[in-house]
Amino acid sequence: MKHSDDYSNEKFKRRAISVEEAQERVMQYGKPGTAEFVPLSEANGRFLAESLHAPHPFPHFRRSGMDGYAVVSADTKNCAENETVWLRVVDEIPCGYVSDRPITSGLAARIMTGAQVPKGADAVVMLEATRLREEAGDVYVGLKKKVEPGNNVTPVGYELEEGQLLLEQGRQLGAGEISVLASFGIHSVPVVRKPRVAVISTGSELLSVDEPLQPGRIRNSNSFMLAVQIREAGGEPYILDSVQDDVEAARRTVLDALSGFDYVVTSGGVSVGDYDIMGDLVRQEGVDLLFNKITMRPGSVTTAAVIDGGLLFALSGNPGACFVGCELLVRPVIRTMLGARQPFLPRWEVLLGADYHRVNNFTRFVRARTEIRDGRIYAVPAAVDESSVMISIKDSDCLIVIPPGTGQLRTGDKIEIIKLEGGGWS
Ligand SMILES: Nc1nc2c(c(=O)[nH]1)N[C@H]1C(S)=C(S)[C@@H](COP(=O)(O)OP(=O)(O)OC[C@H]3O[C@@H](n4cnc5c(N)ncnc54)[C@H](O)[C@@H]3O)O[C@H]1N2
Ligand code: MOO
Repeated sequence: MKHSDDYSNEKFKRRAISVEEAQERVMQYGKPGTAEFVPLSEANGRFLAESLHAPHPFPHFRRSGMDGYAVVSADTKNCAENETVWLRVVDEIPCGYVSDRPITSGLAARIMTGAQVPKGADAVVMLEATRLREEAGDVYVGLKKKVEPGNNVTPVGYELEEGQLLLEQGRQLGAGEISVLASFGIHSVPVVRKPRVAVISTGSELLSVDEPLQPGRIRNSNSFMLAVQIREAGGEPYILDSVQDDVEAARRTVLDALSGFDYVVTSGGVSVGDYDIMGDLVRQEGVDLLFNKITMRPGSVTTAAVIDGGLLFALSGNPGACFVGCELLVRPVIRTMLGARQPFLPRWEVLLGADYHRVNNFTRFVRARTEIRDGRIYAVPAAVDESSVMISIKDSDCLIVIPPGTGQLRTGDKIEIIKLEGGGWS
């Protein structure tokens, strides 16, 4: 059995820094990632590695917006309810077909929505506003309404001119962006390589998820939770085998992981207990400790260190603290590496959905759920939100930020939340 009876021990002397300072320190290691090309079908959710410009105007031909007749608008100037103008129909233009019959005064061409408007025509009259007549083998279209030049014709470059910025570097690719890339034939997309992040849980009490329960032991949930958070942030998580409470074994595993991955995230063993091996590890020689205490709850013992040039996040083992530590510190580093324009989760000002009494001298990040009442956004704190509680993470879509020293808060008070992404809240 290990004893730690020296209470002047280094592990108790921790200098707490603010969350912002901690973020700043770790984000220095969020170096820009390298580029790789992926097929368009796999580009969803990825971050663009370079700005892209339009290789051609869009649309690149004058496009009909209606099924109807392409005409010379000046021909319709005398149209009226009792004055039908008749034009001879000289062609029929489906989508994808280019007519070689220019439209001059007195002529018209039947045209479909999305087809190229023929030369000479400067407007399209919708089908419903026309009627037909046949005479001596020719078809004539009758118009009663005047149309203006450009009616129902989308000009070349209406959406984008050639050379205009399509999408800027750092943009995350969703449905709209993918549609842009497809329209411009960008089938191989330059994206930032996903940061590879090793996830290691520490603790001799941990069982793997497929093991039956044993007295005093719990299943490792943090590794799976962290892997999802890392993936949602844009990284590629790798769950490594958990390590026992043995500082040398942990050191070997962490060093090994730091050499093969962009970042290493551990959970557990950062407090002051006799078996808090990560706390011991970061005090060893050759380790550049960035911090081992943050003025926040949960996760005050959250630690980060640089070893052999690699960044280690040693998060608390308590699931609530582990979750918050990952969102506040790991996520912005991943997003910085991806070149995301906004590495931090958005902060909203909303109203408090229930009274909140816990006062603290550290900034508190309270798990909560947003809801709309009378058209206004409220955040309702989770009934149980202790750091050790796992079950309420799933019901939270935001973290209420409670600054240090805040007194009792009442329902309806203005508060700030950090809006989380992902999860099954929708
Ligand atoms: N004397 C003190 N005790 C504690 C302090 C302190 O300042 N002085 N700080 C408390 C705070 S605050 C926190 S937070 C925890 C941090 O503990 P550790 O990060 O060292 O985590 P562990 O002790 O390893 O585990 C805590 C808790 O979480 C469970 N756990 C650990 N790993 C996992 C996992 N992968 N999946 C699910 N659950 C996990 C573990 O079994 C423990 O129950 O320390 C307080 N104590
Ligand atoms: O660091 Mo602990 O999570 O504050 O309870």
